[in-house]
This record gives sequence, C-alpha cells and structure tokens, in this order.
Amino acid sequence: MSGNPYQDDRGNRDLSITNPKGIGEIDGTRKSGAARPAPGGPFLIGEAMTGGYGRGADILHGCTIAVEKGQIAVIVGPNGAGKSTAMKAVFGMLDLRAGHVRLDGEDITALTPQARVAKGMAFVPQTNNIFTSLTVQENLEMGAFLRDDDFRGTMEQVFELFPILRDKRRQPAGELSGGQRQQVAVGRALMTRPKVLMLDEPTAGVSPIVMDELFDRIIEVARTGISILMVEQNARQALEIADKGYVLVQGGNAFAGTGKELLADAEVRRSFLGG
Ligand SMILES: Nc1ncnc2c1ncn2[C@@H]1O[C@H](COP(=O)(O)OP(=O)(O)OP(=O)(O)O)[C@@H](O)[C@H]1O
Repeated sequence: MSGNPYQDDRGNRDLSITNPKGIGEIDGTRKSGAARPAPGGPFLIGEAMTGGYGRGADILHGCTIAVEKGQIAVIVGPNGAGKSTAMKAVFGMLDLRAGHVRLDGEDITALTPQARVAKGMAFVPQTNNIFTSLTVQENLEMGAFLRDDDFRGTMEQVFELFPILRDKRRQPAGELSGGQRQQVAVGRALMTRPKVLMLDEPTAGVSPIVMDELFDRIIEVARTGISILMVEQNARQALEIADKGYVLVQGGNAFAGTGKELLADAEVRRSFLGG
C-alpha cells in the first residue's frame, strides 16, 4: 500500500518526533516552529492521561493520544505497553486519576462510555466485538440501537464498503471468517454514524491480504470525515496509512510523529519495527 493520501495537504499539523518530555508538542502547545495546532486543539484528545484498573497500580503515565477530523492516528508499541488501556481511557472505560479527554473542544472526561457513544464515538474492542448467534444484518441493526431515525441508508453504505456483508447478511455472524467478522464489527460501529471510530487491533489474526484490504477500507472511512484512532500490532503497515503515529512504552509516550516520520526514524525502526 502506498503512503497516506492525506499527508500532503495536512502536513502543517504534523509534528516532529518527540520524546516524553516534549509531549507538550503533541497537544498543541508547541512553542516554536512552523507547525501550528488547529484552533481549539485536536478533534479528539486524551491528554496527559494517568490511571489504571480499579485500585491497581497506574498503567498509563501521562499518556497523550490525539486525532484530527478525518485523519488516522495509530497507536503502536510492545506488548503490555498500555495501548488498549489508552483506548479504553479515551472511551471512558477507565477512571483517570489525572488528565482529560476532549472531543471537539468539549471536556468529556466525566462521561460514561454510553454518553460518549451519544456524542459520536464508536469503539470496536479487540475481542467479543460481534454477536455470533445473530445474523450479520441483525448485528448491524444492533449498532443502530441508539438511533430513532431511518438507518437503512447507513446500512447501505456499510454494504457498499463491505460487499461481502450484503451477501452474507442472513448468515449468523459466528459462521464468518476472521476478516469478515472484523468487517461486521466495524460495520456495526459505523451504524451509529460516529464522528470518531476507535479500533483495537482490527487486523488481529487475519492474513496479510485481508489486512491490506481492511486498511484500504479504513482509509475510505477516514475520507468521509470520520476520525480513526486505532491500536495495531502490524505497526509498520499501520504507520504507512497513519497521519499520526504514537509509540507507547510502559504507559507513556515514547515517540510521536507522522506515520512517515516514525517509519523513517532509526530508533523507532530498530526498537519497534524489527529493524
Ligand atoms: N482489565 C484489566 N485489569 C487489570 N489490569 C489490566 C487489565 N487489562 C490490562 N491490564 C494490564 O494493563 C497493562 C497494559 O495492558 P494493555 O492490554 O493495555 O497493553 P497493550 O499495549 O494493549 O498490550 P498487547 O499489545 O499485548 O495487547 C498490562 O500490564 C495488563 O496486564
């Protein structure tokens, strides 16, 4: 897959590689240089997030993750770095001890996940992200449960994006292949007509070809103006389509930059991309 189609005309928001101490650059407090943040800050930002599960030790330590409208931000890093935890924190599944989450300028830190869905956020977790005993179409209808308008147009868009789902719409989702199930999960999230689509390892367990196809579809979704925030194990491929990449290590930001910058950075390559 080639580079990201958005990078050229949005280059002025892209930030150079930063170290944890330079993290202020990510949230738009950059003090010098040409890059200026969008007025009001990023569309979605989890800023300086610190917290963990229940009464356990903190997993996130001042972690910052952001995505602009219609862009793709990718979180990569070693196993256990806290990538999924950062996603859960942005979605409100974690009580933060410090830090904020802002969507379109509004502080949503105190909102429940359900309230965030109503605000336009959709989250596709890593596992158990479909109803296996329901048909494909029923899964998509479940995605529209918060809507009281006619959602057939949205379902049509999902079928256009993932034609195989139309063919299999009457089949129980549990009978589908891994890649097709992921399409159901993404399709179900899209049924809410989200402004932000959060994906935790959407390509887990699928073949390289299926991964490429899924990434192409994700680019298409971003082109419609939806922001994509995703965690990926396939770091190199994901960074290729990323407007913005974050490398998390031990719950904190180790590197951030455009996908291209991270792919070109010698240390990032050596430490996180297998050379
Ligand atoms: N529900 C939970 N309760 C308590 N601790 C958890 C929970 N989920 C994750 N953790 C812990 O949080 C830390 C970070 O896990 P997390 O799943 O966020 O990492 P990750 O970067 O997504 O890893 P991976 O790449 O392996 O999926 C780990 O030490 C993990 O054991």
